[in-house]
Amino acid sequence: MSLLDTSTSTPYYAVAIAVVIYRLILSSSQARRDNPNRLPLPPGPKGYPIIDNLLDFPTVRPWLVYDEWLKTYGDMIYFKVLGQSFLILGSLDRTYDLFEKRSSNYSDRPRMPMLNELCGLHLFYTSTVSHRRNLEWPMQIETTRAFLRKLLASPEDFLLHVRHAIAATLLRATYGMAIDDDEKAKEHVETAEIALASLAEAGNPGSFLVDLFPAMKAIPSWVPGAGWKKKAAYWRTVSDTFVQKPWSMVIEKLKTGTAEPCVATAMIEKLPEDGSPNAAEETEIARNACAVAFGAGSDTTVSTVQSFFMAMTLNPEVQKRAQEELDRALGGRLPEFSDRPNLPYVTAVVKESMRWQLVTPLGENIDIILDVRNPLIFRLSVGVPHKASEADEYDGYYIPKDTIVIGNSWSILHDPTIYKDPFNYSPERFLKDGKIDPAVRDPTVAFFGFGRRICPGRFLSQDSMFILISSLLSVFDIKPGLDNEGKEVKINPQMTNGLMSYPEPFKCRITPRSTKAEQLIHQS
Ligand code: HEM
Repeated sequence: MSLLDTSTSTPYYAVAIAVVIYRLILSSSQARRDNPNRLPLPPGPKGYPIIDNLLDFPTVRPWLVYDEWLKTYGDMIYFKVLGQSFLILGSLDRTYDLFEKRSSNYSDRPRMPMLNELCGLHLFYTSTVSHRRNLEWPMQIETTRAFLRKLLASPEDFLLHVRHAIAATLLRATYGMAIDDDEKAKEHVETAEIALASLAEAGNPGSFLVDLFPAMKAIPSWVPGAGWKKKAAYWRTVSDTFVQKPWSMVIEKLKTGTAEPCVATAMIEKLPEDGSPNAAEETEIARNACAVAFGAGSDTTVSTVQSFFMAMTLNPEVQKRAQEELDRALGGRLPEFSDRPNLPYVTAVVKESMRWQLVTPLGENIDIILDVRNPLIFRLSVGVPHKASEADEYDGYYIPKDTIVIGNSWSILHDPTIYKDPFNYSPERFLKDGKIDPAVRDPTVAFFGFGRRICPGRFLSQDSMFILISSLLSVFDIKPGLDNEGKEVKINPQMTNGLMSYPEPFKCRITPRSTKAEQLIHQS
């Protein structure tokens, strides 16, 4: 056990309390300096001295608790936990005001030295990858057809097949790798899994004292108790491999003229000449941007497709309407991207699958883990939130520097004044006279985050969802699974707690719609 690795140490309490008191003094002197007009803080629950709102901080599905608080305090709430300020924005107007109009101040991320500087996982925070609207990569059709064939062979493994299809799409889009016949692609997926697991641990502020005292970075790893430095060194090796290997492979393939056109080749072609002033930095950014696509894009898209499966088991009439539309528009073939304008109902199913149960309900997530046996053991875990770079005055309120600012996407997409009966799964809400109604709020206004930090993979993942969902419904029926007596199980649409939210495990039955559908899959 080490004093320095707070994830395991007991003397940590003393250090943690000292840090909290230090931050308290610092923040009150900063507030005096930064708030000359003595503006009040935005409304929110009152806290206690030193611990602030630690006891109120929601640990289970926090987006629902914030939604309740927002009903009490208005569309913006402010609170503090152990000196750290949080501002939750509960309406589109608020997110627009801060993340768009004042984006230069509200687009920062927390420093997190353990994650970013020691483990080199800063790639998750430096993304410039931007997938153009409706790029409609031909490989998405290929990976989807392969997915249908796998589903036909072993429908009970549907979740595994969804994961595989999304990973295949991301690897092809980014590095031109084919997951099924490329050993390197399989290796990359394994490395990515370790890198993502280390991200979860290293990115947990409060787990490592170096996040509170960045100067500790200089402690050599041979110092007793500095086991966390060895951990960081191992994670750095993994993240280097994760970032470097596939990138080098693309460069080699470009030299031999065998590279598939992909995001990496497009970026490499635009890099400045070797030796020019920005060459090293631009190369690092491009390399990181490619690596981040896999990390940020896989689980998020998988969870949304899972929500779609859950919605289909619960809403057979929606499934039937979508299938009727597909049968009419396609006349017995599988869908292509060019069919999208003729498939408004399916397009509405994709939108409603995003809105109904959100994979990232807080756009970016915060989470406190409290050990009930000893309430002093806590971890404050922050996903990828926005941070106020400087103190600000907004709508008559003072917002302290370094406040973590979070758009509650869940509230924005479950606002009953915008979406009638927001808990119902109803694609019809997006339609008028058989067409997508542009007057209805599109879930993408909040589903993919906000402002300068908005998800750069949003177009690619919407394309993936459209082609997967339309292909699935054209050839398969999705029904609830059966219990031991052969009766359909009752599915409770519940999402998991945590940084990313998934549908709770549920049983579902996937069967080909007809022998003709089966033939279509075989021929595809
Ligand atoms: C259903 C699928 C997806 C959802 C729900 C989703 C959601 C999000 C959200 C909420 C953020 C934070 C935005 C903010 O801070 O305001 C984000 C960031 C990000 N996403 Fe996605 N995402 C998805 C798919 C993807 C895909 C497919 C890729 C890559 C190909 C991707 C790459 C990224 C990157 C690189 C960031 C960090 C952006 C930054 O820090 O500037 N995401 N995503």
